[in-house]
Amino acid sequence: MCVHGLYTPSSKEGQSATVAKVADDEGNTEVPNVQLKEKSVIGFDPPRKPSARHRLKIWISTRHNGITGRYGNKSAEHANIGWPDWLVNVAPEAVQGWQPLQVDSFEKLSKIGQGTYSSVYKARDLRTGKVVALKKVRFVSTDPESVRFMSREISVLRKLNHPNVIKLEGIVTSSVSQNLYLVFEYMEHDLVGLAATPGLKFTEPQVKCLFQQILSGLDHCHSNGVLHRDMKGSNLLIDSNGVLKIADFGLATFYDPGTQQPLTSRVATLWYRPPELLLGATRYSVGVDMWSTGCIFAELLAGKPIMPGRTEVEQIHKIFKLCGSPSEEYWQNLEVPPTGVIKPRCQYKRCIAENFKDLPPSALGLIDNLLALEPETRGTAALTLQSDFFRTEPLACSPSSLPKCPPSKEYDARLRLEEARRERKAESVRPGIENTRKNRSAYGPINSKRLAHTKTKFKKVNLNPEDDPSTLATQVQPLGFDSTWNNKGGNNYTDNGEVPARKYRSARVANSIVSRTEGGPDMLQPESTDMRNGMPASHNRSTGAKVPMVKYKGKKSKIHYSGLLIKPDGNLDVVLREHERNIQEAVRQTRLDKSREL
Ligand SMILES: Nc1ncnc2c1ncn2[C@@H]1O[C@H](COP(=O)(O)OP(=O)(O)OP(=O)(O)O)[C@@H](O)[C@H]1O
Repeated sequence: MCVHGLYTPSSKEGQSATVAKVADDEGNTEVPNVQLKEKSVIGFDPPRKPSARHRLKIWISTRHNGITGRYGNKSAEHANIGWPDWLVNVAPEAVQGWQPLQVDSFEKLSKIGQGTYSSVYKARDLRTGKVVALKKVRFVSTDPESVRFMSREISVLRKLNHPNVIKLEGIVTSSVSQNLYLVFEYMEHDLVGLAATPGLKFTEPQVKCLFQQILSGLDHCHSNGVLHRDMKGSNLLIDSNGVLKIADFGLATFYDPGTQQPLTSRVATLWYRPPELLLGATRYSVGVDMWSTGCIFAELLAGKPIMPGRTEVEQIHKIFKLCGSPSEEYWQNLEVPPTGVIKPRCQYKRCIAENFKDLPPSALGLIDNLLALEPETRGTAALTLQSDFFRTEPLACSPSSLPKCPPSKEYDARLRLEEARRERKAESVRPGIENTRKNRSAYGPINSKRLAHTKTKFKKVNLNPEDDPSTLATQVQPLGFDSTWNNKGGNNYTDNGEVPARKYRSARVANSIVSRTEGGPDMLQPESTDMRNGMPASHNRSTGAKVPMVKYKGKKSKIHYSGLLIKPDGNLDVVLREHERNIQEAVRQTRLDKSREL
């Protein structure tokens, strides 16, 4: 009998270890009649301090049933089954019962995704030949909060097991590694990429098929006490058989509907964030995912995002414009007092029916339900699956009859846009060609989408005239976090007390805040900090910014440098450096022109 425990060369005799696995002499891991308790005690034979070079026999006995496991002449170093200390010391439960996979048993094929906290690669498992996705997660291994945050994704994924939820197949790391890769089944598409396929428009049966799968996966999450909190098209992956799986549980959390523990409101990507989170709620439930799902559903039918706000202020304004201004009762029931809330000056009428008048009534009814301002009236995933929409002809098609397209990801679309941008830029540096607004608009929705993940360091934010923040009462203050907010006893909570809100904000959320702050919507935001790596947000994420237009006129050529373009993937420092270079180049060009004239 051997007992694999999560102990390391630095383990001391008499210490407790978490037992990961028991195997009999043939290596069978299912050993009958063995019930291991979580902790067991480490001992060495002969008793002494373990050293990496010393050959020691190690024994482990569980405290409760005294089962012992012996390793023949193995060193303590080998006895460690390979998890790094920074992981097992902080979150042993995340890897309990698993063994790490070796990085050299995978061959990286190509990069297929870039998230806020990760890079995703297509790879081949050399042992099985199977193509998988390797998600390299970004975190700081020396920062326990960062490790704990990252390992929550693993714990959540391991709890879930459903055809419409992405399956975590393993973890690649080693006892000496600072990196960690999550191994997933490989999925060809994500919903954003698929929907952007030229010429593709989903039919009603196809929308039903996709939406049914989303709801089934979500129902599984919710009934297992998991809130996803970042439902959006790029987190819905689709394989070559049309099977959709909910992915990216980086912001997910366990929740208990009975206790309603306080959770952070800094979750969900801006366009899909429900009003209660924008208004700072910390006690929420499945309603947050139902709202996001409603936005995705309407987007599938409308063919474009329905509320693409660029700032939290703009987002809540768009919500009220579509869903109607909240009642007085709504404001009164808010967790956070109304003084901390932006109220629209004018009363908006709910206009979902007019906005989506071309949709079938059963779809309209669903959107109306899911986009209810009151979270309790949005229903559940299970209830929504029972709705008329799925029972009305035409019925959902089967996943296998979804359109067959070449692999498509939001990442691919972004690469294509970037390529186009590079080409345009090459064009525009030629004298006489202006870098115009028209050029800029080519970033289209991707650019705006990245903005949903970004924050700006700059003061002014140009909103659409129709979304002018001056139409919002400014008696109020921020939505979400900032220093005053927290000082007022507002949204200071963290998930399960794990992550201090000020220190480890969700980047996806922190970054989305552009204009909300102490002095009203136009002030600077404090630098946000990345939840997983503890660095300022702008260090490793895309940062969108606009600065005033700078014009440099030479006599012969007229060059306009139109301030910073909002870059889909640029980090602010890079953007600023590039901008600086452009200015210097323009100055140099002007001097050159002048000297030629003399
Ligand atoms: N199993 C998979 N198969 C294929 N592609 C995947 C897989 N998992 C993730 N991807 C791709 O990588 C992208 C980023 O992955 P993921 O969303 O999990 O990372 P993230 O860092 O949490 O991202 P984000 O900041 O966008 O939420 C996805 O949008 C998807 O295109």
